[in-house]
This record gives sequence, C-alpha cells and structure tokens, in this order.
Amino acid sequence: MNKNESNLSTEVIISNLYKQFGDIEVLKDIDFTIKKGEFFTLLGPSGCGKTTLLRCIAGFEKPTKGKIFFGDDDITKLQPWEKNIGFVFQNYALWPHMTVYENIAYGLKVKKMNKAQIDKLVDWSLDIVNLSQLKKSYPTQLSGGQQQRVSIARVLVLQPKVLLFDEPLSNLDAKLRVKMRKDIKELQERLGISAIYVTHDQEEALEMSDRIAVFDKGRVAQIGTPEEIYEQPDSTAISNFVGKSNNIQGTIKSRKFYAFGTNFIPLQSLEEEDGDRTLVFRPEKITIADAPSVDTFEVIVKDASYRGNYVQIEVSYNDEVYFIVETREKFEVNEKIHVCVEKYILFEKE
Ligand SMILES: Nc1ncnc2c1ncn2[C@@H]1O[C@H](COP(=O)(O)OP(=O)(O)OP(=O)(O)O)[C@@H](O)[C@H]1O
Repeated sequence: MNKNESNLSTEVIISNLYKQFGDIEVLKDIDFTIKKGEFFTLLGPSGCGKTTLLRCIAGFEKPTKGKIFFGDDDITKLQPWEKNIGFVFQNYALWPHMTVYENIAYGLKVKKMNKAQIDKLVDWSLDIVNLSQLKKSYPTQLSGGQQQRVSIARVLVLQPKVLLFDEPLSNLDAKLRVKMRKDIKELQERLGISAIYVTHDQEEALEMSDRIAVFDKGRVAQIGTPEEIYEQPDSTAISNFVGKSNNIQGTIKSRKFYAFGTNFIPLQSLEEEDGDRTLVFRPEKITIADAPSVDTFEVIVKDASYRGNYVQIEVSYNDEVYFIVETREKFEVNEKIHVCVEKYILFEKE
C-alpha cells in the first residue's frame, strides 16, 4: 500500500486538564503538547494518573476541566470511535475464535469497506508488524509477543493519527519485552505516527521515547528528553524514580560540601552559596582512583554484588554515609578505596 505517512500523525495538545473521581483529584493542571510524529511517554509510579490521562485522550474518560486538541480540532468531548486513535491494551484483547486476518479485518468490516480494500489494508498492517505468514492462525497458536503484534496491526489498519499504548509489554517475559521495545519504536518511526505510551518502567521509557513526562501524584513533575530526565532531573523524587541515585544530606560552607555527621566530600567546580543541600549522584558517576588526590575521599567496601556486566558495591564513608558505586573492577569487602564524584547535582534541602 502506498500510504502517505504524514497523514498518520497529529499534534496532541493537552490544555490545563483536570480529572476528579469523587473527591479525589487524580490529574491536576496537565498542560503540554506532543509533537507530530513524536514518541511521548507518560512515566510514573503506580496510581500517579498516567492511565487516566491516556483514557481522557482516548475518550474513555471525560476530563473534569480542560481541553484536548488534535491539531486545531477540539476533541475533548468526542467518543473514542470519533477520534481516529488506536488504543493498544496491556492484555491484547483479541477474539479467540477469529483468525489473525479476521481479528484485524473486523474494524474495517464494521466500516463496511469492500473485500479488496480490506485485504489490501490487512496485508499492509501485517507487513508492518512482520506477521504476514501467520494470517490464518488463531490467537492461541501465537506467542505473547506475536499476539501483541496482532493487536498493534489491528489498530494500525484503521489508519489512526495517534497510537495510545497502555503498558503494552507488561505481560511479556523480560527478553521479549526488550525486543518488542525495539519493534514498536521502529514501526512508529517508520510510519511517522504520533505515539503516547504509558509505562512505569523507566528503562523502557528511556530507551523508546523522544520525550518523557514524569508524573508525580497527578501532576507532571518534569518533561524532557530521556537524557535530560536522567542527567538533569528537577528533583530528588525524579532522580530516585528514574535510574539509581545516591542522595546525601549535607551543607555547603565556603564552596565546600560537608555531609551531615561525617567529613568533607570533595566536589569539583562547586560554586554554590552556603546552605543545606542534598547531594545527588548516580552510581556510575563515581570513579575509583589508583591513589588519593584532592578530588578523592576514602571509603570502605561493605558489600559487593555481581550484576553481569558490572559489579555494584556498597561503600561507607566514616560509617556514617552509605552509597552505591557501579564498577567493572573487583573489590573485597572491607577493602579501602579512594573515590571521586565525577558528576553530581545539588538540590535545595526538601
Ligand atoms: N474509574 C475510577 N474511579 C475512581 N477512581 C479511579 C478510577 N480510575 C482510576 N482511579 C484512581 O485514580 C488514580 C490514578 O489511577 P491511574 O490508573 O490513572 O494511575 P496509573 O498511574 O496509571 O497507575 P497504574 O500504573 O497502577 O495503572 C488511582 O488512585 C486510582 O485508584
């Protein structure tokens, strides 16, 4: 099929949106724009409101306040079937008594399309998800990953402008999940379709997204590219949720950082004013020095665990401050080492 890829896409504008269930405000002042063709992820812990926002965009829920636009069109009050969206569910929701072909063709038959058109579109969508050879199979004859690909083909065949994914990979085993991340991202890029993807899996979000909105208790805490969210989190809540993070409470005096209850921690290029701070650094942003220097401090290895491609060690500084370090070297428990914080962020004390 000769599709015009740019047709399969729209800008999605969420404007000042609120959602209340009874007395509980589940979404508060959600306001952002998803660009045409962007892979945009809603990331956050369970219960923070991501699915509710996705369901508002789809039309399964009505916002209490605020508007949603697809380009210039106000779609806030439209029903799901009037919106030109494709919704991919966590549990594939395929009809067990229908073949792959029939499952995918169903939506087109409802639209009263003729057989030749249906065949052409089903073949096109099966080709996109790489399942052409299985069109006569029944869902029970397919693996979980194949079933999820059929459910994606079933929404693609309707040529939606936006794909909405609600934790689509959480029923798959770890290895398949990693493969499907690549497959979904690849087909989204190939079609240039806008995608909004809900997950609580930060690794998935970092790998797949053009941009991520991190949710915290019904609000958007930060929006940014995966790199921005990981390297420049706006708060300790975000650095703790996205990736691993060491947080050390302390105070700055005369351009030097002192962890509470222990000694000075050397930090390069520290320019901030005096006051209490939380020092945040990632376990892989620590280097282990061959010899002490002005940039290092001495810690004792308390625990070491093998993680395949790296070793995670827990270290203690004066038996007061504990943190984790990721390294490729091997260390013994009780070994003394000199470490240097290569990259850090200081937050005002929360
Ligand atoms: N139909 C409903 N009626 C009442 N409360 C609801 C309803 N749907 C969701 N909630 C509540 O809204 C809050 C947000 O739920 P939501 O499913 O959007 O969160 P989530 O971030 O997607 O979490 P999860 O990943 O666990 O689904 C939760 O406290 C939930 O109990």
